[in-house]
Amino acid sequence: MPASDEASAEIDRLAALARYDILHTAAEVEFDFLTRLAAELCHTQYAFVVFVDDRHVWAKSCFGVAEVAAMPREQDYCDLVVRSGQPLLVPDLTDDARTANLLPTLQMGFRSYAGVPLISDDGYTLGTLCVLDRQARPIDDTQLLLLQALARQTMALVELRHCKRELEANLRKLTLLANQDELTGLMNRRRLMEKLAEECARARRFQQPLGLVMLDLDHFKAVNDQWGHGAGDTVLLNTGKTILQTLRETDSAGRYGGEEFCLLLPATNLDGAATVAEILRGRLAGHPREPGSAPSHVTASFGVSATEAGETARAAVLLETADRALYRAKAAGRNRVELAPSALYSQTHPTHSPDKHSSGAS
Ligand SMILES: Nc1nc2c(ncn2[C@@H]2O[C@H](COP(=O)(O)OP(=O)(O)OP(=O)(O)O)[C@@H](O)[C@H]2O)c(=O)[nH]1
Repeated sequence: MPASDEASAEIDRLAALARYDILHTAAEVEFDFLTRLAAELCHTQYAFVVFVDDRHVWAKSCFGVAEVAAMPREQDYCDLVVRSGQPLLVPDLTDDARTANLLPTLQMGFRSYAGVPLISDDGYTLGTLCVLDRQARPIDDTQLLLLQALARQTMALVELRHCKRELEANLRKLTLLANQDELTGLMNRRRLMEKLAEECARARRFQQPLGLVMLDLDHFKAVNDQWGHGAGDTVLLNTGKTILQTLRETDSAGRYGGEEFCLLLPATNLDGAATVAEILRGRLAGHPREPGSAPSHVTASFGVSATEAGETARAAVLLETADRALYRAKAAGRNRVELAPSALYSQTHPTHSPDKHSSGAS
């Protein structure tokens, strides 16, 4: 093969090896079974599964020794197997012409070597399954055949491991997609509803209050109409960021609808939730619009509901009462916070007037 072809074949081989992401990974018992089996079959003291990168030979599994340091490629017999893609049998290293170049193997006390290539599905030799001994030891045809079968099993394991890791990564991505609003990174409505049910159950179990804040951006349609959908998206994105900067670690937030958001505030009663809403309202309103340029933020109207400690938290009640309060905030001029005690809250606090807690501009 011309040198340039050889170089490009090696680049492809290294890329194939990198795809498996197996170098420098910890020992895995499944590989150790295979090296043990190889040593037993060939009656050798040592067996290794190794992978060969551009400079080193890395052992993934060792039998007969706890671990071996990475060997420089050019000093290792495995490199010859990787280069040729063929088995290499050296029954007596002291009687081998190449040993002069591969002295370290001999210096480590090894006397015999038999290595077979580990070939990927797409035909790249990534490493070897090899057996070594401190005595001169020939490998017969049957042993060679079985060693090659074990090498195929080793590669099947490598492929399986690779598929499993890819599946796990995809599952993580899918779970994120299923739970996250793509634009803001907050929970999407589906996950928000799930989380609300979880928080209600927790509040009931631990007899804690639970606050819920619903907010809807004001005159958001005008941003889209005047500045385009991209500008509208930026406002939504910035709203999400401001929400996250405002909330405690134990709070959570989701996008409930187009320009509507919902905050879940565990262990927070109505007054506490109203305080959070008021802080957020002020932050969203605190971005004066530069004349002639698209807004980075717009104001929002807020509806707040909560169940107090010891009350039975119900998702539907919290949502409905917050929504009604939000409607009142819109009707009263926007950029304001309205409280709507839940049905249960008003039963236990019959004299409470939501309007006392109204706040905001306009
Ligand atoms: N840019 C952008 N706009 C969205 C998105 N989802 C919903 N919208 C827009 O949000 C706007 C909501 O308009 P309206 O329901 O009239 O509400 P508003 O203009 O905020 O008016 P008030 O709520 O009464 O203050 C509509 O123009 C929707 O197209 C989105 O993901 N990106």
